[in-house]
Amino acid sequence: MSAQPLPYRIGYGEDAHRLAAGRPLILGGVEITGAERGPVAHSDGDAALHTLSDALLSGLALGDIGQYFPDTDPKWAGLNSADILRRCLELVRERGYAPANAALVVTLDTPKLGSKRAEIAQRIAGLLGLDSSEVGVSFKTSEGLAPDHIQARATILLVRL
Ligand SMILES: Nc1ccn([C@@H]2O[C@H](COP(=O)(O)O)[C@@H](O)[C@H]2O)c(=O)n1
Ligand SMILES: C[C@@]1(CO)OP(=O)(O)OP(=O)(O)OC[C@H]1O
Repeated sequence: MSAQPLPYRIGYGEDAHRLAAGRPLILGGVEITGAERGPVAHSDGDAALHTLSDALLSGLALGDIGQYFPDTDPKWAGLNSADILRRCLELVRERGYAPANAALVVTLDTPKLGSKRAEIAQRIAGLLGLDSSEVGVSFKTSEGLAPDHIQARATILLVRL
């Protein structure tokens, strides 16, 4: 006998990329102009959107984005990470769930990102079909422990429609 569908499900995601000169820094679909380094990645390297995409999938035990967009497939080179998020959201909605709120933490030593918080929250909210008041965006430094990496973590609450 199958279990009764839960009214709520929590999803959690993480991502990390090495930083290198000559790569754009894109976070939540927003390009951080003037950044000296950006993530080394097969796609556009948007760690915030990868993390949120994995959180969507994990909430419904649907695996992770590497299964849907393998980094060994040249088809996904330079992929716009908003397309990854849209596909993950579609998989969630097909199963009768939708995001209720999201909480994202980005760990990056430089540059400072506080001035971009509202724009990033707004962009993510638009992609997830939420109001920006339902998208928490926190920034942390690694206190010099991981100066050559960007890391992101996110939770998303999914509600059954
Ligand atoms: N890339 C970053 C990292 C952090 N911030 C802001 O700095 C404050 C202190 O961060 P700690 O990691 O030292 O606790 C905090 O208010 C962050 O929002 C930032 O803007 N950009
Ligand atoms: C997005 C994918 C695919 O382009 O590659 P990357 O941009 O390297 O990013 P990662 O966070 O390692 O996630 C999964 C990959 O399959």
